[in-house]
Amino acid sequence: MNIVKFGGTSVGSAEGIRTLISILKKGDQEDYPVVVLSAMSGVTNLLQSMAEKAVLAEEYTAELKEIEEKHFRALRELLPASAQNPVFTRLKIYFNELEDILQSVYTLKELSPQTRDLILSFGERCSTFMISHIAKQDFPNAIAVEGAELIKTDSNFGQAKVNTPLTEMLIQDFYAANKDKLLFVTGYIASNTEGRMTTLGRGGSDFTAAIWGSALNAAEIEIWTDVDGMLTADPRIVEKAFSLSELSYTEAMELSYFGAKVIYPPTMIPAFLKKIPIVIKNTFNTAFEGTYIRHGADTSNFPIKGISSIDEISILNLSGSGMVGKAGFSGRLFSLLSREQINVVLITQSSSEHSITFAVKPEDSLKALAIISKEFELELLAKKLEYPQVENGLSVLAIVGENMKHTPGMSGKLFYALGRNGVNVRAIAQGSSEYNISVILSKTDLSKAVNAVHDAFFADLKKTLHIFCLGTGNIGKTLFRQLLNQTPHLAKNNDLEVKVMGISNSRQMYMSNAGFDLSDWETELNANAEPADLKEFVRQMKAMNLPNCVFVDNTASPYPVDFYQDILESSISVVTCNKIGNSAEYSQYSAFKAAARTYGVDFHYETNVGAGLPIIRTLKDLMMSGDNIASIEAILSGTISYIFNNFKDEVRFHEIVKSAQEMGYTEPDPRDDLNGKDFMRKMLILARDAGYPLEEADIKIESMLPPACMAAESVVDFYQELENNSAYFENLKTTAAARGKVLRYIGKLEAGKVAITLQMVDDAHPFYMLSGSDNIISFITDRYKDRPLVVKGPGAGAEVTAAGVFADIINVGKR
Ligand SMILES: NC(=O)c1ccc[n+]([C@@H]2O[C@H](COP(=O)([O-])OP(=O)(O)OC[C@H]3O[C@@H](n4cnc5c(N)ncnc54)[C@H](O)[C@@H]3O)[C@@H](O)[C@H]2O)c1
Ligand SMILES: N[C@@H](CCO)C(=O)O
Ligand code: NA
Repeated sequence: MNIVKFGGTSVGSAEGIRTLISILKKGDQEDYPVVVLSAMSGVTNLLQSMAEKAVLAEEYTAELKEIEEKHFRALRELLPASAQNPVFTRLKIYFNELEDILQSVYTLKELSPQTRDLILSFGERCSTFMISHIAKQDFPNAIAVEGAELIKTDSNFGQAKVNTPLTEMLIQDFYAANKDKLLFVTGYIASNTEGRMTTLGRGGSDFTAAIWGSALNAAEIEIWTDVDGMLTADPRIVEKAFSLSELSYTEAMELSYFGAKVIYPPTMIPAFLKKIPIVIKNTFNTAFEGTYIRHGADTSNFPIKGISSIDEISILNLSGSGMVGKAGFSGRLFSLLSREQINVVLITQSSSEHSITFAVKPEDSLKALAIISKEFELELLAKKLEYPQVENGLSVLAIVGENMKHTPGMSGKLFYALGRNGVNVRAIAQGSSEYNISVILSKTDLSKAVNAVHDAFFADLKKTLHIFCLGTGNIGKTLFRQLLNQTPHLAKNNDLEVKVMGISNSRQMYMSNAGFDLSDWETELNANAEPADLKEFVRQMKAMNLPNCVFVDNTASPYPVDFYQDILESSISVVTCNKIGNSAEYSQYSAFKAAARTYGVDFHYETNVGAGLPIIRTLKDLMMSGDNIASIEAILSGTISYIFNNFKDEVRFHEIVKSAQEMGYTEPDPRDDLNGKDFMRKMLILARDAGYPLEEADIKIESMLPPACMAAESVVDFYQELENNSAYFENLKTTAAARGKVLRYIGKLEAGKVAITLQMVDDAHPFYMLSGSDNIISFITDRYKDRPLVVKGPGAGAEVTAAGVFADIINVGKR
């Protein structure tokens, strides 16, 4: 035999009631369940508000009308006209009775807890009576049970305490006498020994279900609500939160203590004591199989069951020498709070016993302060205690799960996820059961924190990277296309999702709260854009306060670089193909690295050297594994490589430069390639990564251009000068060819010195055989001494560069 309980939303509309009936019809008819019902959604609040208005002699008829209409509407929809009359009449009698009571409250201006409970009882009585009659169409033996008569309590109105032995006996007798009936029982209400109406407090209808379940030794208690059971986190905060299929009573307790409002677990204690499983189902999604709460629940493959949170709490801190070694101090403190009905959410005490911090609801904080000041007046005067401080604007996040007890590293994982996302933890508490680790943090960080922790613990799920991109040129555009094409693969094979949350170019910018649709990011940007403003872009990015953020610089501009430090210090990783940041002053380069290390985020710039070729990574691996770089020889300008590899036959030099630009190999300003600046930057970055604190001035560059080209003041002039100097380039070419050699622009780092020179090399030289936009880099190290470690391949172009940026972004996600 099962107990089936339907909550307010399930009985709150004709649609809900229709579903309820169809759920009952699917059940096993041999053994009718006991159906416990709540008031129609909103009705209890309306009753409450009418009572409060009546006692202030205010008008309440609008609410009364609303309640009547709500019931009548459902009735008209669900019962044929011929059957409606008796039910209307009975409901009308209820409403008249209610009105009489309210009228007395109005006249007497007096609302005792007893009267309040009586007023509140009408919600369940009306819904149960009405629904039992609707059900009669399918279940002729359905009857409405005034459950209040069967649950006996003390006279603590509003929160009555149940006399369990008496109640169980009454229920058992009643059930035995009505075995052939389908019972519809009012939830929430009970009565005292004089037969006066009482109520069972918060979650009262669930409690009714648990009491009946316990009395009748039910096989199962089904709680039908309007959500898919209990979830891993609050779905309003965590989009990826998912329904749990099973959890233990303790886990359900811990999880709902803070967050999940699906059930109120203390009400489940009668079921818990008898080991009766509880299953939470969704009236509005009957396909959902339910969340089971039971003994010996499967401890799933995830180390935690879920994350619960309290949006807003305050903490009080009490410290002073007066507490040290004083047995009973905390007892005195907490019994004081309990006496004053202040619920303490969480406690932490320093091991020196010098201070106690505890959390309370914000509305209780001032009261707590006042009663503590009064209780400990003497200690405060004697300065044995400091005046307690209240801190507001805080939230609690707790991870919950029985598996935690046996799994080391859980708190490490929690704090790593928080730390890496720049979330400052104000206080920590671990339940001694080890089923729960709670942290207090700033309310502004809560959403970010819950998401980051969810990602960390439910690693089998997709992890989301939030990226903010500067530059929609050659590289930026290509990156968006690659991201779009790769989305399904990333989701399937890497459980990773990359969401572009913000885009800016030099003209306009937009932050998309839902993330850009990459198949049409340009339209979204154009339609919503505000004028580009880097400072504002960074401010908005930080204000979104999302977990796992990456700032991506795909510009060739010096301005974004000014923000890297601040961004890294805000616990946001930086990925850049822009070489300006790493090739300006050494102090800045090392400051970026230090910031990334200190704040536990990534700073990736693989594409600074050789585009997508694994050069920075290779060098880093060599260095980290203790190798020592003796020398690096390299061709690192894709543009110049392309030019020399195609400077043949009739083509003229400036024409090839043009085509290199068209191929997307050059810098936005091609002079940066031809004058050696781009190459210099790469060599400087390599030298620094190899451990040499060099500056730009330390690098010797042999120009491959005649002075007039170097002096060109615009790109147009530059092309003109290249053309004017065609003879110079022709001469270079023919001289090399005459000697059986090719032109190569080669950089070399040796003994901490860097030079870039224009050379003619023959086929004995390892750099002779290159084609297209190839780069080549050869490392000679302690380990690669006789034969160098060589990396070679296309070192420029939008596809390979964007792919390198992409890989850097993914590498942030892997951490
Ligand atoms: N082309 C390659 O093969 C290659 C290889 C490695 C690295 N890179 C680097 O890629 C970067 C981009 O090159 P590209 O060819 O895509 O350039 P591009 O000129 O095509 O695009 C640059 C983009 O940056 C934007 N921008 C400029 N200043 C800005 C600012 N202050 N704020 C916001 N946006 C700004 C522009 O509006 C434009 O959208 C350069 O730093 C380049 O060195 C290129
Ligand atoms: N302009 C650069 C792009 C790669 O950094 C080159 O030609 O090598
Ligand atoms: Na690279």
